[in-house]
Amino acid sequence: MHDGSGRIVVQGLTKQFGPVIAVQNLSFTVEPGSVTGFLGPNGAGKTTTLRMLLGLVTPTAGTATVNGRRVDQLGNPARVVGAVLEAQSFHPKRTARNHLRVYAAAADVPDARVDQVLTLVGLAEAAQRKVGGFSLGMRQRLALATALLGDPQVLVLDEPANGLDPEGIAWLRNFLRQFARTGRTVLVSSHLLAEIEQTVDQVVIVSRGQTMYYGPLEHLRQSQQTRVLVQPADPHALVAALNEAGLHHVEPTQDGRLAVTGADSKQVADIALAAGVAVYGIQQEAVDLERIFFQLTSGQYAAAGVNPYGPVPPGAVPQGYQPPPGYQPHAGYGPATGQQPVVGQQPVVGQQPGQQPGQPVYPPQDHQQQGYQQQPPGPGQQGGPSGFGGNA
Ligand SMILES: Nc1ncnc2c1ncn2[C@@H]1O[C@H](COP(=O)(O)OP(=O)(O)OP(=O)(O)O)[C@@H](O)[C@H]1O
Repeated sequence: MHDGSGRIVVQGLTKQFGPVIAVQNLSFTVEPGSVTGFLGPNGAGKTTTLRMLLGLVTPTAGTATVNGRRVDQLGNPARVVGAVLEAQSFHPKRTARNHLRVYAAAADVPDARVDQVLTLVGLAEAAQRKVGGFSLGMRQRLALATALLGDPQVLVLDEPANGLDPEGIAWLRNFLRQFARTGRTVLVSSHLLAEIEQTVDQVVIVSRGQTMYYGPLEHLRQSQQTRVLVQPADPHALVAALNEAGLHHVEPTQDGRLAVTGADSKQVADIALAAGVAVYGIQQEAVDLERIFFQLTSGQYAAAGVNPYGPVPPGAVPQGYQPPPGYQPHAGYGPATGQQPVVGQQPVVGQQPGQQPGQPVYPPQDHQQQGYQQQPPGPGQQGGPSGFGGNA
């Protein structure tokens, strides 16, 4: 039954629908015994990729295999790959048990397996109920039960947490981790990092059909430079002292503090002390994965001016983000007119040839985060933090 390793290999996968390139040169591997999160905003190409992997859409280029074969070349695919796709339909008048019996017969699976999978997904007591009366969460569980009928080596799930309540999501997390612990493979898509953050061993983050990051979340976290948030009595004097000490990545935050990149809090405190600047508070910022995810994927919506995640998180500078109408830069230490802002670093934008999981790839100019350089105030100018409005 499990005649191979259960390894999923996606190589150079591309799909074009007329003028739309839904998936572009995507490559990643999912190892047996692990859970891989396939993350990206709506329209990033997740469903198209999963459908190509399952043999439901023909790739324009590239390959997607399980156990070294295309899914449609596997002898009895239901026994190797179980899949839950979005918007799965059920016959509303059929009971959960009868629905599963139909699929069990098609996959040549004994009827006894039906009650096993109903128990596995927590639907044993609803076995005799008609699916038409099921909640969205119950339908998701039933879809998962259908995918599990063939006792597959690999599970491919497209947004399985949609419609689940917090208890259902916790249950699903636990289920997927246990499934992987038995040496099986899980590929699960989501548009929400928080939904799968605690479940996955690695992530493939996509935006506009391209890989933005591929590797363990921990490597992504570590690749970020942490910032020191400092509240000085005289921001102007502190920025001058920091610049003098070679620290040029200094940004004002919305709450009036300075965010300093490239130093730890002790260094910043020492510089402030040496410059005679009183400091009312200093704090090393924790790395915010959600903010990184937003930065990696926000370009997809920048052109349309749409932010699918609501307000811009602190520090995020999406591509194409503009100051609000009527905004006038302060004459403080914001970028001077016509001056290029200092370019900060940000990990992995765009997959590079030969990229390994977790390997940071620094981005082209137009994806980079903007910072600030100190400008000495001109005659009569007031010092004070400035920014592009909305950016913290
Ligand atoms: N059959 C199709 N014909 C034309 N365009 C398509 C087709 N299927 C998908 N697309 C387009 O391909 C792009 C990727 O869509 P896809 O559904 O794969 O993204 P997704 O990341 O799964 O998004 P969602 O979470 O909203 O389902 C979108 O621009 C979509 O409109």
